[in-house]
Formats: sequence, structure tokens, C-alpha cells
Amino acid sequence: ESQEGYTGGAGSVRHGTVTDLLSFVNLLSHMQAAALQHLPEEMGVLLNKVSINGRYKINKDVLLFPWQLTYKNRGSDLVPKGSFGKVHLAQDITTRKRMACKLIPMENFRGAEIEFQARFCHENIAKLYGALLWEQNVHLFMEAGEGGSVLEKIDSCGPMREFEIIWVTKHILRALEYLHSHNVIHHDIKPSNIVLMSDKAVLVDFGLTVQMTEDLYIPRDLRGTEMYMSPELVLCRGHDTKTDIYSLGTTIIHMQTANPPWVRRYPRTAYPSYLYIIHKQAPPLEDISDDCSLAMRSFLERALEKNPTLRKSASELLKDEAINPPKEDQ
Ligand SMILES: Nc1nnc(-c2c[nH]c3ncc(-c4c[nH]c5ccccc45)cc23)o1
Repeated sequence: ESQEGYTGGAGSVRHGTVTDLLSFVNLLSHMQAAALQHLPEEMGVLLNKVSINGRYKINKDVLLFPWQLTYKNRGSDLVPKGSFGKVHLAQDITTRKRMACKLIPMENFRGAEIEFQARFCHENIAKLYGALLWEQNVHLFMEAGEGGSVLEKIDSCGPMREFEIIWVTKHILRALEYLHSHNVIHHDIKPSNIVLMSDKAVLVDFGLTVQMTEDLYIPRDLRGTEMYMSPELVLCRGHDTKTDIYSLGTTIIHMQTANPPWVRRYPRTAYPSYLYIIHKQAPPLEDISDDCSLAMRSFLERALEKNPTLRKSASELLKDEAINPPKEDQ
């Protein structure tokens, strides 16, 4: 396949390599707002083999649908919102292939989101199929988690059972082990960024992802979602990949109790922000569910360790007995 950069003109969609896609993203990041005003038609690069003859028209060659929730609260026209965009279900007319399509307004567009998802491939990371620019929105086509997100499952079906939590945790730990081995921090591990398929759970939304060049990442801003933030991230004095492990621990508490940590003891109505609580209080072990197994409780103590150097890594936690129960337990 061609290695040269994105050579398509304005209004052309082409098959390409990851390099071509990254060149297109680079082009987008440097395009003047004026140039984006009146594009004659879609422009972009598709990595997967969808049928195009130089064009891939939204609502002609690929249809977008608001996502019909897979759980009982169907009626709601909830369109899941990512960090910077709405996610629709997309279906290629010719191949019938179903994808997720996230619409990111150009003003929110961050090339890094596509770059990480294009460069880092793992079965537990939502695959990126391509990116198109159309009508001031970047359309990101990705692998679809048709079972919805873990947050939708919790909101619809209540607390998850431990064997379900173990299943999700193992898939996400594999994604984190892979990302962390490349010094990549996701920065937004939480139930709404984990989506479900019939045979796996995958991590989505790389809008806040960074790759560390030193042993510590010194943040310029606060990244993530408050309830799931680690104490060291809140302190803003530098953190590393272990912050994702802490967020996974708080995500497990949310899966067990159908509430994020802290909120039952510190109601949102009385606490507009939880940053000080996360900084001052001991880790939220009190929010662990009453029926949590001893093994899972020990796992959470290791994942929620306040000192990141003492906190276990993804590789270490993958060997933990809590997520490798003896056969007779299953
Ligand atoms: N923020 C973000 N960035 N990329 C994604 C994403 C990639 N593939 C996906 N597949 C499904 C869903 C999804 C989220 N909530 C849902 C509720 C019902 C059905 C599906 C979903 C989201 C994605 O999400």
C-alpha cells in the first residue's frame, strides 16, 4: 500500500495506511477554519476495506443511526457522548458492516485521539477504521461495542455480579498492560469508556490519552473524570501509568455497587467537587460492596493503594487470584 502522505485533494476519500491516516489528521490539525467552511464533499482516509470509489458519502454509502440501547430503557434516544463527541451506530451500505461513528466537532478535534487509536492495536482497544471530515465534524469510524457501555449496563441492570466484573476487569487489564508497556496513559478509565461485545470488553475514548517521554508525566491540566481520579493525579505534581490502575479500582467499585466511590458517603448535592476528598481521605475501601469476596477486596486494596509506587501494575494484577478464581468457584 502507498506509503506517501495524504495526497487526496479537498473532497476525496481514499483507502490508506495508518501513515496516510496520520498525515490526513496532521493536515486537519493545520487547516485554517476558513478552509473547512465549504468542503465540496467528504474528505478522509479509511483503513478498512469498505467499498469506495474515491467517495464515502455520509447517509449514502454509510448510514448513521442513533444507537438503540441494548437494554430495556430502549425508548431513550440517548446518544452516548464521548469525551468530545457523540457516538452513533454506522452501517456500510454495501458490506453491511456495523461500526461506531463518533462525531467530533472540528473545534474539539485533537489529533492525538486518532493517533493513539491508530498506532496502538490490541484486541481490547476499539479498532479505528478511518476518519472522514464532513460538515465541520470529524467522523471517527471504529469497532462497535454493540452491547453498549458498562455504564449503560449498570444503569439498566444494577450492580454487576462478581463473575461479570472479573470478566470485564481481565479484558481491560490486558488493554492497560499493553498501553502501559508503551508508556501510554489512557487518563479516563471509567464505566462509560468500557464497551461490551459478545466475546470481549474493549477500551474506548482516547481523547485524553498521552504517551510519557519521562518516568513521570507532569500535567498542564487536570485530565479525567473526578470520581475516578487518583490522589497523585489530583495533586498535579506528576503521575505515571499507575493512575489508570487506581481508576480501574474505582470503576470496579462502581460495577459492584452501581455507584462511583465517595458519593454514598459524600452526596453530590453537598459536594460539588471531590478533588479535596480524594487527596485527603484514605482510599475508598469503605465503598467496596458488602458482598465483595475476600480475594476481590485484596485486589482492590492493591489497585487503590494511595502510593503509586506501591500500587500494583496491570501485569501484576493479571496474575492476582481474585481474577483467576479456582475452577470450582466458577
Ligand atoms: N466515547 C467513545 N469513543 N469511542 C467510542 C466507541 C467506540 N466504539 C463504541 N461502541 C459502542 C459505544 C457505546 C457507548 N455507549 C453506548 C451505549 C449503547 C450502545 C453503544 C454504546 C461507544 C463506542 O466511544
